[in-house]
Amino acid sequence: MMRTRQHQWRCSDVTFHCPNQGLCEQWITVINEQLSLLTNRPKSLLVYINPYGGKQRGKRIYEQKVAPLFHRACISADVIVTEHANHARDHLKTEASLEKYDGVVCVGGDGMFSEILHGLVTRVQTDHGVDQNQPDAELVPCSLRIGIIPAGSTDCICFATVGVNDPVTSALHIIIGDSQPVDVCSVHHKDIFLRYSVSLLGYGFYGDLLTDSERKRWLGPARYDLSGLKTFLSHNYYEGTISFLPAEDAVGSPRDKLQCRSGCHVCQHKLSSKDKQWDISEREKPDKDGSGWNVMRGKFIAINAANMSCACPRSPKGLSPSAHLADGTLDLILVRKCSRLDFFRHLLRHINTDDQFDHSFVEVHRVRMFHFQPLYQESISLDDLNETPKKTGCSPMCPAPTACSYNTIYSSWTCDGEILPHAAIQVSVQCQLIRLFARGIEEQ
Ligand SMILES: CCCCCCCCCCCCC/C=C/[C@@H](O)[C@H](COP(=O)(O)O)NC(=O)CCCCCCCCCCCCCCC
Ligand SMILES: Nc1ncnc2c1ncn2[C@@H]1O[C@H](COP(=O)(O)OP(=O)(O)O)[C@@H](O)[C@H]1O
Ligand SMILES: [Ca+2]
Repeated sequence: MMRTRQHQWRCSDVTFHCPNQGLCEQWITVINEQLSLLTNRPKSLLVYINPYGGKQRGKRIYEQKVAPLFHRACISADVIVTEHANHARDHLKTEASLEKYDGVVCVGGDGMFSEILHGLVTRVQTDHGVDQNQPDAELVPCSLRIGIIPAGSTDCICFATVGVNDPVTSALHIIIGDSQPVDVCSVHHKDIFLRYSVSLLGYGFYGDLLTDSERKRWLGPARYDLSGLKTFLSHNYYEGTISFLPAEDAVGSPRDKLQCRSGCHVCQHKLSSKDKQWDISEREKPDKDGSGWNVMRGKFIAINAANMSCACPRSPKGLSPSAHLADGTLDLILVRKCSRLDFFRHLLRHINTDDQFDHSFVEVHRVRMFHFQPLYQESISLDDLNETPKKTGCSPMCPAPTACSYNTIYSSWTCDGEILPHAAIQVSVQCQLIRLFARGIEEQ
């Protein structure tokens, strides 16, 4: 293995010259013995390929770039090409014989990763009798590591944990058995489990952008740019109340320059003090009068909860450049109502070196839990939604019935690129619930 440019790895050959055949065979035996002692390396993998992710190249990428490397590394792989959405999730949840494998690999984008995440985490909780509907349940970590071969549209989870979206690099991280713990957020609505998230939970701008982009799937990855422009031009804001529990005991803060890198001290500190932290979070459970909780009501263009930097090729520093992969916190970014020009300036700072939090209308908090409640009760059932909202669909609090269409008073949450069915949600971070075949981004 050798490093090339920008976090990208390639295979390299090393040739040993040997004076005689006997010695050569001895070398081979010893090398194989030493390799078999490396217990971190997976020997057997379960691979799911989404043939329709990104530019629909998942199958080819796996067959041409990844399978030959697994073969050379003596890794056996059972491959499932998915036939429909949720195929991988449901297979993992109930059918897959997980005891046969050292890891699960997903070939696709963030949506496909999300399927694997839900399948695995749900399977482990079911096996251990943990009720996922309980927002304060202590979830059982997954022992199987997950590998991501990027073949999607954004591939933010791969980019933010490896530093590059490159199938060969990801395959090499899997082969050498790297391990990167990652926090997982659990999302509930009124004590009913909705979803898990590892990258972005976004309401307002990113929720609207994603909702619109789903109608343009045929465009491939370019759908996000078109929907981004459209959402930017519509310039909506949404009213609601956001309550959050600040991570006061956390080592870092969102505006320090301590970026999460391989062997991150902030995340390691979290690891060594994990038991202590559990006590603290026990004490700080929402005790209804809200001690320790901050409550803010306002008009927001965007509410973004970043559990990791959300770096991706579109924004190499990401939504929250100093967010950590495994510190048990997420960065809550509130963008209040502002002019189009100001919001554009803020967006632009995701792709240049200026600080995107240095605006009067933007604030950022490092938190362990948060709740969101839209201003108007969600009296309109999602099933009833149609183009012309019925009069009865308006809550009595709604100021002007004409303005009371679902589309303008509510946004939706995007959760790692999937739309949530409710706007009122409760979120809490589950520290280091999963591990990836990665090592974090290496310092250059
Ligand atoms: C002026 C340029 C502003 C660029 C701002 C870029 C910010 C990008 C932050 C992206 C965070 C991504 C977080 C991860 C999301 C993914 O999980 C999720 C699913 O991925 P999958 O399709 O692989 O399954 N992907 C997404 O939600 C897509 C996010 C795409 C963001 C594109 C933003 C484009 C904004 C364009 C604004 C245009 C303003 C133009 C004014 C003239
Ligand atoms: N065989 C399939 N047919 C249709 N949809 C699928 C299939 N396999 C997975 N999916 C779904 O496709 C969606 C997008 O997948 P993803 O790999 O994230 O690509 P992209 O990055 O382009 O969005 C996910 O929601 C996933 O559940
Ligand atoms: Ca985190």
